[in-house]
Amino acid sequence: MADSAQAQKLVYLVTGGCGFLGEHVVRMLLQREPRLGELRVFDRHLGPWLEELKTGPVRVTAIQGDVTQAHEVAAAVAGAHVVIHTAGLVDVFGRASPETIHEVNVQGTRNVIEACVQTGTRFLVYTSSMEVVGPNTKGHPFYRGNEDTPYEAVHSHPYPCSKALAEWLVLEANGRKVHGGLPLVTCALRPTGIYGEGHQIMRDFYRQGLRLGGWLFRAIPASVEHGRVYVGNVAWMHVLAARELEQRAALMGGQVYFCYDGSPYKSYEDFNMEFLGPCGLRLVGTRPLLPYWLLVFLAALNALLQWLLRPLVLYAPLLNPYTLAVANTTFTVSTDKAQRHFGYEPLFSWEDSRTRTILWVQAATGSAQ
Ligand SMILES: NC(=O)C1=CN([C@@H]2O[C@H](COP(=O)(O)OP(=O)(O)OC[C@H]3O[C@@H](n4cnc5c(N)ncnc54)[C@H](O)[C@@H]3O)[C@@H](O)[C@H]2O)C=CC1
Ligand SMILES: C[C@H](CCCC(C)(C)O)[C@H]1CC[C@H]2[C@@H]3[C@H](O)CC4=CC(=O)CC[C@]4(C)[C@H]3CC[C@]12C
Repeated sequence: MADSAQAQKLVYLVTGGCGFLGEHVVRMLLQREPRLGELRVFDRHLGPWLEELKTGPVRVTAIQGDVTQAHEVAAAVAGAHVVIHTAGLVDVFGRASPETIHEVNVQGTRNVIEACVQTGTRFLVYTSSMEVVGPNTKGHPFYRGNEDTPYEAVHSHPYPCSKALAEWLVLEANGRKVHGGLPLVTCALRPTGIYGEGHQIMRDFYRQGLRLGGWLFRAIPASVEHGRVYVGNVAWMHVLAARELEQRAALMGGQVYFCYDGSPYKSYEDFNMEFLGPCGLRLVGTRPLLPYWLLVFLAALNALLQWLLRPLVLYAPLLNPYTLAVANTTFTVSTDKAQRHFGYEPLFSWEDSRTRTILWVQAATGSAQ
């Protein structure tokens, strides 16, 4: 094989490249992918930060476009060697309609696959989600599970339904002949709850805590563990997977990988306190302050209010029956599949991930106060 100096320069396309995860993938590619010749960043909303990247040695092309528009996707994909498809509508709060979620997450993914097939792009990495597996509607725990752990995946919410269908499309497309006759190679990465710089829900919790005089109130038992992964490590896993797909096509093609790192297993709230604590917030209570039945009632009330108010105003609080079920069900992964298949090791230690996130919360909210 040619050494890296002689190696062919590659064109990468990142859909959703201006989102929380997408921005980290874009920056990671620029820092850590030596074969990168051109980086196309495709998003419905382009971030101003892209401008600063255009002065670097790699050509960065910003493309404003919509994954639901097949012709826009095809134009962006044409000539790309690798597509990292992170664009998606992440909505578990009822802000968007189920139809819109389906359109973006499923039809958008279909458009990406068809564009690869039509234009001859062979390598596709899809950002799936742990939500494809669970937690399920029955609240069954998934404790330190891996990609082969049996689990009854039952979905009713539009977001996990759409991610599951999109993931299936991506995996099923593995091996399809693309323009030119060579096979498409695909894989899907399933992050657990991502945290890190740019995590909007973390910022929302911080602001809520400030409004309440520096206090947050425990709603979920500390014993319920929730899988979390640092955004830098998720980005790194995408970069590695994309890099290795060609050489390890037979092994990786059509495979799913949980996205994991060394972040500790904790409840959603206790985990957030790892960052919000050093920013001055306190979590009140060693046990939930409200009985669970009352939370269920409030979540149902929120859902009802959302439905009643929809013609007048968008009411989309954090607490609804779905988010309560997710937050209240243990779902943690323990796997080494990505390590075995393509040599993934977390790039950032837990200490590093924690420090970076704390600094971001402090900076982001300092300017917002
Ligand atoms: N945030 C999390 O904890 C997790 C996220 N994921 C997945 O990771 C991916 C990225 O999620 P986040 O960065 O958290 O979300 P995000 O909302 O910050 O980023 C998504 C990006 O996709 C873009 N986008 C949305 N609709 C589009 C469309 N029609 N056409 C083109 N671009 C469009 C948005 O403008 C945004 O920049 C998603 O596919 C999501 O399902 C998976 C597991 C966990
Ligand atoms: C917002 C939830 C926490 C609020 C609980 C309350 C109201 C009792 O305090 C979040 C708890 C778990 C989160 C989800 C989880 O991390 C998995 C996800 C994966 C994705 O692919 C998208 C995001 C999310 C669904 C994430 C969303 C917020 C939570 C429901």
